[in-house]
Amino acid sequence: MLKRIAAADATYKAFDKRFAYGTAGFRTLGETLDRVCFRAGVLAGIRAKMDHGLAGVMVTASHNPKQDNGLKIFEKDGAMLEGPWEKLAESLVNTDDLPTFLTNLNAGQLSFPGVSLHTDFFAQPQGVQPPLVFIGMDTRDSSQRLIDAVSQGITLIGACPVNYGLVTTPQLHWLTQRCNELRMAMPGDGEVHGKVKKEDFNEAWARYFKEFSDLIGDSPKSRYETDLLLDCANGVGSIQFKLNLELMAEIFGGKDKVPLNVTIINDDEKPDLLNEECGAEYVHKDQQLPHNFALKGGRPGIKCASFDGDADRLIYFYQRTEGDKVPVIIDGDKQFALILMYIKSLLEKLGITHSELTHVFVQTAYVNSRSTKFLKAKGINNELCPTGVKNAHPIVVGYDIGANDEPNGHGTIVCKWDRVRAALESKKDSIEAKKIQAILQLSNMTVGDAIANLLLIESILRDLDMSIADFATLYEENPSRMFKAVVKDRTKFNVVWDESRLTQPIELQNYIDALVSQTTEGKAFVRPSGTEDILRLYAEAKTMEEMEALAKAILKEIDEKYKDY
Ligand SMILES: CC(=O)N[C@H]1[C@@H](OP(=O)(O)O)O[C@H](CO)[C@@H](O)[C@@H]1O
Repeated sequence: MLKRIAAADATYKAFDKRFAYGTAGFRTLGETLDRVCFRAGVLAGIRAKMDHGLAGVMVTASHNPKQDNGLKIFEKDGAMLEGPWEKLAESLVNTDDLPTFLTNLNAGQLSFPGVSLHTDFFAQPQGVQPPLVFIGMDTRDSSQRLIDAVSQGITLIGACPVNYGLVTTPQLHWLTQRCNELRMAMPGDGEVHGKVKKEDFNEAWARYFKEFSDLIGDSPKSRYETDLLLDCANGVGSIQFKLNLELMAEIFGGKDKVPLNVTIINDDEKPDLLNEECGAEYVHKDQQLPHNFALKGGRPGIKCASFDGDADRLIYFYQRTEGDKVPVIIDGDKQFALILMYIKSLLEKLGITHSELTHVFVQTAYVNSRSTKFLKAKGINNELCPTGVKNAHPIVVGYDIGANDEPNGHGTIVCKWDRVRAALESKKDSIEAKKIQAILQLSNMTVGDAIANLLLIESILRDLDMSIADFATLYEENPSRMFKAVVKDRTKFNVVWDESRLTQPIELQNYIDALVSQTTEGKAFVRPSGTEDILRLYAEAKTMEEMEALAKAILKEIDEKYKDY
């Protein structure tokens, strides 16, 4: 086995830089990732060969430009790869000598705190259920080549790749945990994974949407808009969401019976067009209407949304008046504020207090100050964590109902079903209890999911009879924006745990502090990106002019004094 792994590894081009397991796995130019993917396949196979028996690998660079690619490894329950395993993955991928690394690792001469390798991973697996790695990819040019490399690594270490081809990232997370659930329920069945079809995801969400819809009933709405213009970033989201729409039409008994009428734009799967002037990242960060907006009926007042390239982000927006280039954006924070307010008000109607069913909303330093104020006023328990879903997860699971999000449209809500059911038990026949369960069911609890979140939010908007404009005015944000700064070595910029301040270079932090103190409702911070070779600057102020001046001054300072730091 080792010889075959060594021989295959040698066929991939060696690299002279170190790859980091960043905010969302390995991510960089697609053409440089072949060996990384092969080795990550070996690692995922080892993960699956431990007692868990199952892991997942998604080849995607999400919202990044088309020439990038990347991969994320995840656990059998669909959660992000455990922190200690990330360290092992990083060392394994970057080693100069893979055979020696693997030999020492297997013999226990090389160890990683928190990683327990109690099974000989060169041995043939025992037991009925084979070690599996669920794999999938987005529509990038390099994805097929890279997934082949992943697959080879998994196979050579003696695990089995189960290739789902073109799927959204959240879909693959969900399919992996679905298989895990089935394998636990049927331990004697070695073929159970064959029962997990990628359409199971689309069917489940079509059904969950219908179930919630039945609870709302079909009384006429005066403000809710059934029409939605959806920008799919020319990515894999359009392939999967179209299937959802077909299944919804079937379940509702006709397209005209579905209380949501979606028109899709930017659904060209050509890799060249992926995320090009469209998609959630473009709309949110560039604050622009997506390409083709006007092509299929985009006009002022029309409710719109954007997925990103692998459909794990969702941004809502609309054009306020004719000719506006800058859309009114409803970011992740506002989407989840709505969801939590909705659930909280149902709980209040049932008289269930925070101590009976705890909740939390975990956000990042990128949250707009007005959002924080709003949540406080509404009594929503709020915490901050570093960027990246993997950092929010450990906090969220400490509560009975926990949401986490990022303004860019990543977000999910999870719950402890046993605690929720116990709290609702004596009221389970009430409409409120039913709605709480139906709304939680609509959440993809494995990871933030644009398709699931869209169906969930549409359900709430309809139940509350809210228009897109009502949604946008839940609270009013301060003008804010994210900027990029290129520096020689971003790893020299260190931040505090929640990333809201630099610890090094402290002089730059002092400079930012001084500027912020002179700005009305000012907020600004700099942190190194975990997915791109840049620094990110966030700036916010009461007026657009002040926000722009604040950002400009900080960018100038970085350019003049810290570019070569
Ligand atoms: C400010 C911002 O949008 N950062 C993004 C970006 O991370 P960075 O570490 O900032 O590059 O990519 C992550 C993965 O997709 C996403 O989780 C995160 O929100």
